[in-house]
Amino acid sequence: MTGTETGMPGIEMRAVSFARGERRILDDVTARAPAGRFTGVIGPNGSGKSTLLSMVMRWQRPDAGQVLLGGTDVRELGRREFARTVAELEQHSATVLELSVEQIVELGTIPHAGGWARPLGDAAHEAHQAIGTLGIEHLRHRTWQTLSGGERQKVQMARALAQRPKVLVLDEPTNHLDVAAGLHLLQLARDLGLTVLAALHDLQLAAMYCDHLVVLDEGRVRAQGSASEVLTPELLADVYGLDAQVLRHPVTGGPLIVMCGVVSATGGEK
Ligand SMILES: Nc1ncnc2c1ncn2[C@@H]1O[C@H](COP(=O)(O)OP(=O)(O)OP(=O)(O)O)[C@@H](O)[C@H]1O
Repeated sequence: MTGTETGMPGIEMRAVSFARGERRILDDVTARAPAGRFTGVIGPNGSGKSTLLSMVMRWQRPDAGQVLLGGTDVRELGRREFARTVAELEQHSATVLELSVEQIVELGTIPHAGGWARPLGDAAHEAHQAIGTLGIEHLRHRTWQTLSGGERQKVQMARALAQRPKVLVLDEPTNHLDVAAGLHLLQLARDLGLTVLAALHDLQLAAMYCDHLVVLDEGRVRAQGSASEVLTPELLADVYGLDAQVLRHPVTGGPLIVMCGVVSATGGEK
């Protein structure tokens, strides 16, 4: 696996297809997440976003095509190398174990644990730092089962950061989070300078934080490029069935999406 000038590996999906029974879930998807940048995958419910992320995470294997990380097929990377490189925030994470927040975050350091180069004692330090970054010190001794949805999301993000990854794969990372917490998490993910690949539902957040967007619709790539290139009223109508205007954001200069309603309840004309 090779990095780039940023030291972070980029992600490339080459003609990835995946089907279950008669259903084509991903159809010849060619897309990229540039090294050291924040890439958003957007698209309606069921368009294939989580499935695409699961190919990057090696939870599922494409029927055809390849997913490359820094130019190497993800399936060729050793387990430890992969775990040291890529951290994930899942859409529905759960644990049945009675672990404290501190212990869960420490689990993130496992891929780096042991050996002379990095004694185990560092785990507590890494976890402490990640907990501080997410502002969840007050939850340190709580168990997973007692946490709210948003608190769990922050704990999982802290665990991912404790892993010290080069690549972050985030499946609906703002799920359960209040507006400010959602903004904080995306800002944090962007400011880390890692390669970030995130499935997002909130189009305005995608417009604000993503350097690059990939639009999926029924398992196919409908558009990719910068938020300004991709988020046009025509695309929003066609892919989401949205009646929306796209203005210039007075502060960021990027797209400001003004929702006016839906043009159809089932999406645009296909
Ligand atoms: N193992 C499976 N067997 C059959 N169908 C599946 C399987 N996994 C996913 N699907 C279907 O594939 C489609 C894409 O699912 P996926 O979860 O990737 O979509 P998504 O874009 O992440 O959706 P959402 O926004 O609702 O989370 C859905 O219609 C889903 O029902």
